[in-house]
Amino acid sequence: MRRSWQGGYGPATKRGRSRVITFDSVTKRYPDGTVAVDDLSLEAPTGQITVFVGPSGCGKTTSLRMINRMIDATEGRILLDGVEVGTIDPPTLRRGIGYVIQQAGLFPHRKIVDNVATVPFLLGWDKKKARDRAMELLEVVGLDPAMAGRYPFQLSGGQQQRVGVARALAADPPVLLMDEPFSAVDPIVRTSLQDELIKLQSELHKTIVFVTHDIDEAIKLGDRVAVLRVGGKLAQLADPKTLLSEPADDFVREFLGHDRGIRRLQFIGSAGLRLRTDLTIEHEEYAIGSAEPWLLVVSPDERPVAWVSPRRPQEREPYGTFVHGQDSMRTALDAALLSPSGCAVAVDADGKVVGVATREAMDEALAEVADG
Ligand SMILES: Nc1ncnc2c1ncn2[C@@H]1O[C@H](COP(=O)(O)OP(=O)(O)OP(=O)(O)O)[C@@H](O)[C@H]1O
Repeated sequence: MRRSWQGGYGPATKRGRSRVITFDSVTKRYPDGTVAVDDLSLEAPTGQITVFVGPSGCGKTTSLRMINRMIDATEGRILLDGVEVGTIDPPTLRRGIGYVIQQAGLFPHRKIVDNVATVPFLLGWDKKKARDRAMELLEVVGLDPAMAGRYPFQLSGGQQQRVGVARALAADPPVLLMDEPFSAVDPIVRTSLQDELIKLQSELHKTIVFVTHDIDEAIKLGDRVAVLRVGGKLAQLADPKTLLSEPADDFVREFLGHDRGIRRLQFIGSAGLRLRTDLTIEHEEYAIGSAEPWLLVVSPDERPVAWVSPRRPQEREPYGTFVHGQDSMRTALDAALLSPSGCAVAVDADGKVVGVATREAMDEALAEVADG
């Protein structure tokens, strides 16, 4: 029996209405002969973020747009939950697929609330219901509801991107396609938009295909990362940890960049770091005469205060913390580098000191990472 595509209004399942997307030997050849995508086969699993990453011109956007039929494949098939997209008429197909692009692509003459309510309006929802939904979504993406009455030009780039995400979510589509959605904003805003996408996804479990040329963004956001090379060939498909530790070939290795080793640390937990508990003191004067090069002053409620050295106990030096067992080795290493002591302060989830990871402990752990 042939299954039918029910767009954004299919029956809810336990996991919501996410869909699996399958590329089955897909090729796109433009009329001028350019092969943008070459025999691409992969799966974007239900409820996960699959990232397409690669250098300019490697066919990322073309691949993405073939999913919602803004571009049709020349050969091969793309399936949504087993239904070939070529058999679904584009408006029906797109009802179940949210689409977010760079610089948001908002309608300049529509207020923010009406931009977000665009799809519900098109679907024939009554105005009040569509606007109520839009107001709800503005909150979901972290925008002040007071922005609802503004026009896009009255918003910052980052705020416009949030509106773009809210608009894509308006009809609660099971699939979201995101084409370089955060690349036009500054790095700080970009980081917060990425963090919010991760948070949103942990609640919504959409099937997301995300295009970027930024490998750090790919590694941060992707459950799976597809690295494409120019000519539209898949170079590697792997989870970020595997990608960093086992790049398939020189192209992928080079694309991952020289700090691949450091980035790998973000997937390695800090639970195995050996901690010392004998390096904390309640007052800097207790440092005098100690044989240790550095001691950590801790407040009565067990919070870190400062590093002191027995040679200059009056000089309080900065410290860096990591949550032991919860943060990654990368965060622990960063914490160590923030301080002249070279040691990282391990705290629990409440911020109380549980011990200190010395340089030796850090060396041991890093040696294990290098071996493994
Ligand atoms: N309409 C078109 N006609 C001919 N060639 C095209 C067309 N659109 C894209 N291409 C070519 O197809 C290839 C893939 O383009 P695509 O936009 O998918 O790449 P991309 O990886 O998204 O690039 P970027 O990161 O620069 O956006 C490129 O060589 C591009 O020049």
